Amino acid sequence: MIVNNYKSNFNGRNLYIGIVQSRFNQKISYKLLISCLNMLKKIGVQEKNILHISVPGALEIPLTLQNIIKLKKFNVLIAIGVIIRGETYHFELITNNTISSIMKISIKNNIPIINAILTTENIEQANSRILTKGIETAYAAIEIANLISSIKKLH
Ligand SMILES: Nc1c(NC[C@H](O)[C@H](O)[C@H](O)CO)[nH]c(=O)[nH]c1=O
Ligand SMILES: CC(=O)[C@@H](O)COP(=O)(O)O
Repeated sequence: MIVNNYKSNFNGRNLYIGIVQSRFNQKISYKLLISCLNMLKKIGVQEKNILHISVPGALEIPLTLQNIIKLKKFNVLIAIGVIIRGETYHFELITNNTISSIMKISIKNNIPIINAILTTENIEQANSRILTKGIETAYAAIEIANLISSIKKLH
């Protein structure tokens, strides 16, 4: 028997969402943003409740997120980017540092941050993941924002 089972809530109507998007590999990253925004709208998020900021590259995402958190206005943040492997170790440096910094900021500030940063071997792999990633990101954002709000109310 399962008691006090929390059911996932995918209603985005009253949520405030901050999005930080890296402009690197801009065409793909922009399509990813649009895919995510379309789904957020479909699941009830109001446009006026979304803040979108773009930054030059993935490495600029963590600090920007941290500063948005200080506004104390958002239920959930989303990081959007596209990192595509080149010839050197640079790919690993950008990917590992960006993702691990985002996770640390999320835990430290007790706010969910959804990772929609594609890390792929080539442009084809990135292109084929845009639609799914955008949709998954929107659903994950709403579900976790509602879940964390509900848990906080139990404190
Ligand atoms: N190569 C990619 C980058 N590189 C740029 C860095 O993220 C950063 O903007 C620069 O080093 C200045 O600090 N960024 C991506 O988002 N994707 C890449 O594939
Ligand atoms: C993220 C990368 O790997 C990249 O854009 C850098 O390319 P390279 O390693 O060929 O300098």
